[in-house]
Amino acid sequence: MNEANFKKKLMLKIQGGQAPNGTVKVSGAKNAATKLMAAAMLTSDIVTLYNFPTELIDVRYKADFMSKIGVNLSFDDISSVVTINSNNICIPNLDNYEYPIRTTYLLVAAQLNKNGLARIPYPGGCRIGDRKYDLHVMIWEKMGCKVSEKNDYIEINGQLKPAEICFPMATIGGTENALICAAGIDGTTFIRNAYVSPEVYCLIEFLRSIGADISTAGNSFISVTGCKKLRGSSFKIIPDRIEALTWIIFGVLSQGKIIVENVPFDIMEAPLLHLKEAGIDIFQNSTDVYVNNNCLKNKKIQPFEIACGTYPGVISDMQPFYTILGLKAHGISRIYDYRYPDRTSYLSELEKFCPDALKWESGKITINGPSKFIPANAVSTDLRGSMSLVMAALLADGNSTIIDVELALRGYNRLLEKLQGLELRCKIDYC
Ligand SMILES: CC(=O)N[C@H]1[C@@H](OP(=O)(O)OP(=O)(O)OC[C@H]2O[C@@H](n3ccc(=O)[nH]c3=O)[C@H](O)[C@@H]2O)O[C@H](CO)[C@@H](O)[C@@H]1O
Ligand SMILES: C=C(OP(=O)(O)O)C(=O)O
Repeated sequence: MNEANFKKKLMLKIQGGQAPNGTVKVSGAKNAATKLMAAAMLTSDIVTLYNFPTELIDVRYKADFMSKIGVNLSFDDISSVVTINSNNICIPNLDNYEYPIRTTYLLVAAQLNKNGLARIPYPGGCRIGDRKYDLHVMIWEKMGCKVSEKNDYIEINGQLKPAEICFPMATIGGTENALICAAGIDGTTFIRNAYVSPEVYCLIEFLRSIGADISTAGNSFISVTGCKKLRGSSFKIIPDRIEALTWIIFGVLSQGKIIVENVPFDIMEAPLLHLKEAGIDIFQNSTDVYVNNNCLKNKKIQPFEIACGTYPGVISDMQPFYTILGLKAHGISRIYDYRYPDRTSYLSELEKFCPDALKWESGKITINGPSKFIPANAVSTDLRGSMSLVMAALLADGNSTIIDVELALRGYNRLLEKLQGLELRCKIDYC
């Protein structure tokens, strides 16, 4: 992606109803990659990250902020590699602190270690319901720092010290922030009621590779013995389980022929089991899935009930794709989202493609399938919701437009190129 373009509003024009044909390779996980960028700032040595989704809009925003505070990042889009050199971190003094990404809080630890002062944009991210940051403030304060909430940014002062941190709820961002704060200082920090998702585990493995001593007991206790002087590393990002699920479901619904490469089966057991229960048989080897019209037993998708919660179950980020699946199932499906009950704004846009098929209230979506999609012009509300609109448009016979598709590009690396590689007719324009 052109450097100047990642902040622009985009629309995707789609001529739907075409059967996809080809191979799509799942990229490195957004929710791991963007965290490792921040963790790389803990060392002054060079960090090289492979299988890195270099063109994600969230990556470009985070890189933009990092480079403004003296970090040198060099992206190789062709090889999916980023090289990060953080030996020159300075105190931010920006005119504009508007960064629409969630994990700005992970940029604090390295700034504090270097300068005793950190400034970060307020955490943004998808509008999917209540997303507080009080637990991040708790971490910094427990570790001995002072937090001031200014007009445009959050300022943190002091030197991080080892502490005992206990979370009142399962939080991915909180666990990651505590890990990164603890890894770059001498001494041992204990994290209780942590949430070790696959992407958090990827962060733990990375922090170990740069020299932190981290042990976990079960899914919820972590002990981190950090070190002021961490080393460089070459490290591979795990594939994106949400992207993998997106392509598999799209392949089944579109009745095309798709090979999905780089599927992380080991971290997708429950999501794939639900597809099986809906009557979908996927053909797989150890890394790839082949989806064609023989995947549907009895040629029909069975209606289903799913509850979205924490790993290893189906996570909330996958919820919109089960909604699309339910729209093609023969009967009534129900989806409960316990994690983000108000992740429902995209539904009023999605129903433009399938009038009268959806009902929802906080935490519950009821889907009356099967629905024949009609073309529509829809506006993206959030990352996964935007991708579900793209899928609906591809499945509808005729011309559709998805406005603000840059939201999907926050988490789907090289989306246009991948769609065109599947022989699908679409093009991106500026809004
Ligand atoms: C970049 C990234 O990895 N994003 C993922 C991460 O978001 P994120 O890390 O923001 O989500 P958390 O796991 O922290 O949030 C879980 C719950 O904890 C609450 N909470 C969180 C922090 C806090 O300081 N106070 C507080 O009350 C949130 O409002 C939410 O209700 O996990 C979510 C599921 O867990 C996913 O949907 C997001 O895709
Ligand atoms: C909600 C998501 O991301 P973020 O937390 O970055 O907004 C997501 O990846 O679906």
